[in-house]
Parts: sequence; structure tokens; C-alpha cells
Amino acid sequence: MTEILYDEIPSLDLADFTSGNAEKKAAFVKKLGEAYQNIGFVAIKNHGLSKDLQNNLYATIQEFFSLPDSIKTKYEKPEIGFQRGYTGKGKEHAKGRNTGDLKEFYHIGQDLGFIPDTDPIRAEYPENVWPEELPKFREIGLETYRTLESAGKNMLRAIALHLELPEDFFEEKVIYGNSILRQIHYFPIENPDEVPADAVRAAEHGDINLITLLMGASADGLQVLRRDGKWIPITALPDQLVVNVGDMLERLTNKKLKSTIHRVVNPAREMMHTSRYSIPFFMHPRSEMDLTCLESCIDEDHPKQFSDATAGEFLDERLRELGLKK
Ligand SMILES: O=C(O)CCC(=O)C(=O)O
Ligand SMILES: [Fe+2]
Repeated sequence: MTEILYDEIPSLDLADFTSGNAEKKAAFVKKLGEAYQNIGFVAIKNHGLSKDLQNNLYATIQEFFSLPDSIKTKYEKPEIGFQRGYTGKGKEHAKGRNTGDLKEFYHIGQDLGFIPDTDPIRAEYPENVWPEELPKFREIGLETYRTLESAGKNMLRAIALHLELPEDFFEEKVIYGNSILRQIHYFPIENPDEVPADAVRAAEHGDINLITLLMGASADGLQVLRRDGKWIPITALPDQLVVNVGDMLERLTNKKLKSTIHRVVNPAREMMHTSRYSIPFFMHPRSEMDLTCLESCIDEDHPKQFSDATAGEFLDERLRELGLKK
């Protein structure tokens, strides 16, 4: 297949998929499929996340990150691989690197309060961690989590149709899935000479999960690597979410859908003293999901490229590679 080289990521309207108009729905699936077989990224509007909620969440996390390190580290949980609560500056590095990224972040996971007692997945998840300094964080964070999870489910329905699977193929795999809402602060650096010469805000990487939904960031810097080697800046509009394919979906589809490498570059030296905030939602399935390549994505021209693994096994391997798990 000749690859399409986009100069920017395609924009889609999620309402075309959800509004009940069959023609618009089919057109959405086609455009999404084309984008995911090429650049692996789209920007969508009408995703259901209100501007107010986004603003409230940004205001809350800015308040959190401005607390002194001695308070923030109270909410750090190395014993659970930092999967909930705070992760301090420079702790995470991209796969294959040793230099830590110039960021700190805070994780919200699937909240135990919403999972029925009868579902054994409860036992796999740690409790969320809520900073006592910010009483509103819990409500705002969980509402954002649920809204993005529901937008993600719609995107997965469209992906299933593109793969000629039943529309609800992912439904039971993502219910009470291990998704993570990560609020990131790329912190100010007063003296750029004090950080390692090769340290960047986020070194190039592919996301681990099925899909990522990313709220508009507070500043530029995100770039995706096009297949001809050119880095394309992502400039999503304020009303859009960026939604990209992660490594789990790439595995499942035997690379039919592309988990595209991306990074966040440092600003110009004179702007290094400024902060950047961004909030990705990493949509994960339940740990038992089988990521074995779909038979329909394997043929003579596309031999199977991945060994069989469950989502849980794959996640554990990647967390160790990122320095977050021993
Ligand atoms: O900060 C951003 O814009 C993107 C962050 C990202 O790619 C990630 O956390 O996986
Ligand atoms: Fe990413």
C-alpha cells in the first residue's frame, strides 16, 4: 500500500459517528481507518468533554504542581509502579533511554467506587490517591476520566467497524479497563545548563495502550514522526482532542493500524523557564485481553510480527522498560 503523507493530522467530527446518520457514520469510519493506517493520529471535535471541565481540571493541576516537592512526594507510590498519584521530576524515561524526561505527572486510574463487587478486576487495581490540599481534584478528575472513557469507547466502535469486527468487539474488553488519566507538568528550567544535554520534555516514544485521547496542551511542542522521517507539529484546535493509536492496538492489528512515534520538544532556550501542561488519557483494556494478532490482519504479504501476549503481560514489560517498575 502506498502511504499517504499528511502535512497535518486529519480532523474528524465524532458527531458524524454518533448522530445516527448511516452515511456520515460510514464516512467517519473510512476516514478514521485511512488515517490510522497511515499517520496513526487524528483530531476530533464533539467528543463530549466541555471547555469548563477542561479549564477546571487545568486550574486544579496547576495548583497541585505549584505545591512544594516535599508535599507532592507524599503522594508518590513507587510500590505500585507509580500507577496512581504523583511521579516526580525525571523519574520516567522513554524506552531505550536512560535520561529522564523533563516532566512530573499525576495519575488517576479506574476508581474502585464504580466497579461492581462481583467483578474480580477490583482486586487488580490500587485505590486512587487524592491530595488533601485539593478537595475538588477527585470530583473533577473522575468526571474527566469518565467522559474521556466514553469518548474512547465510541472511537473503539469506529475502529472495530474499520477492522470489519462487530461494532461492540472492544466493549467487554475495556469495561472497567486499566485506563489512566495522566496530568503532566513539563516544569520550568531556570538554568538550561543544569539539566543533562540530551534531556527533553518527552523523548520519542509510542504509547503503550489501545488508544490515547489527548486534551489540548497549554503550549506547542508535540510532534509526530511521519513515515518519511519528517516530524510534523500537532496543532489541535481548542475544541479538539487528539486521538492516536497505541502499541496494544498496533499489536492486535499486526501493524495494520500504526502506533506512531511522537515526542514533546523543548522550547527555545529563552523559554525554558516556562511551564507546559498536557493531559492524556491512556485507554487500556482489562489485563486479560488477548493481544494476539487478529487472523484477519495476517496474510502472505503481512506475516505475523508479534508474539502472543495479554494486555497485562505487555503492560508489565513496558513499565519495567520505562523505569517505573522493578
Ligand atoms: O504532552 C503531550 O502533548 C503528549 C504527551 C505524550 O505523548 C505522552 O504522555 O504519552
Ligand atoms: Fe505519548
